[in-house]
Amino acid sequence: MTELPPLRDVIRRYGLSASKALGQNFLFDHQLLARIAKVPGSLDGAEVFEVGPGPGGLTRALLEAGASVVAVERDRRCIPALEELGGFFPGKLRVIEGDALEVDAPSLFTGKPHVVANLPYNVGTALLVGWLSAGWAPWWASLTLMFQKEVAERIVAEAGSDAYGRLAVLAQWRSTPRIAMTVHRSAFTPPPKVMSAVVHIAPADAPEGVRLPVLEGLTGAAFGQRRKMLRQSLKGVSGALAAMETLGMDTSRRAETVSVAEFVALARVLG
Ligand SMILES: C[S@@+](CC[C@H](N)C(=O)[O-])C[C@H]1O[C@@H](n2cnc3c(N)ncnc32)[C@H](O)[C@@H]1O
Repeated sequence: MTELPPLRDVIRRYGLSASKALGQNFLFDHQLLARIAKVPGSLDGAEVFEVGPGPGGLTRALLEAGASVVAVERDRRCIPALEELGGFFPGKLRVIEGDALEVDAPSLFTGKPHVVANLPYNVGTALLVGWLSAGWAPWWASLTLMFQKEVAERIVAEAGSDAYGRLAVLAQWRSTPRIAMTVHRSAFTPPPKVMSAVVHIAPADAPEGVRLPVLEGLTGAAFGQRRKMLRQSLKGVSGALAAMETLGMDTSRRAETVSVAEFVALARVLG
């Protein structure tokens, strides 16, 4: 196999100047990219769904780790560069030009892929919420996603912290998220304004007898007025205050003191 051209050459040859509108902040550091590709565990022989490959820095690292990659990229300019990369890993890279928010990802795989993405944070959050809200067990084996550090902290937050809210409960009621690494803003070209972090999410068993719309009704109301006592904020959720009494929970508590397990228990009582 001839050697892969340096990424900066690829960018230059294909004219891939970073587009602000598409939230493009590229990673070039080979070691850093290899570390991100290790977050899901060994990828040797594994299927990976990569969202937003851009010029393909992370894609290379995933392929070098032995994965078969299906990559969805919205920016048409990147497609020829990704196809060139595919030539170095015959049969291992499928590139799809499209919007990841519209692609039917499960249909692209025979097994359960690991999902890996360095995306603009708003797209990443929308995809994450969709992937966590869909039927369970999920179609993916794990999620490894780059976020603004502040968003990553909201995903892994524990009760009692300022970052704790709806996103933490949604992420934690049936999966286990952790911050795998933080990434300094200077690692990106161009550097974004804020620091980033890679979150790893492993699916867990869904608690029995709990429906997501019920859980979300509770967290939406509770965190919608997070400084208010639950006896006030949950007034509009039918049966919620009676459920708190059944569980012996003090209704003068505030949303941020209620653990994920307690929200789950409340949702179970509500049925
Ligand atoms: C932050 S850049 C990261 C690029 C590359 N993965 C890297 O790490 O250097 C985000 C990439 O996601 C792409 N993108 C943005 N929105 C997208 C969407 N809705 N669907 C697919 N790709 C998208 C952008 O064009 C860009 O290439």
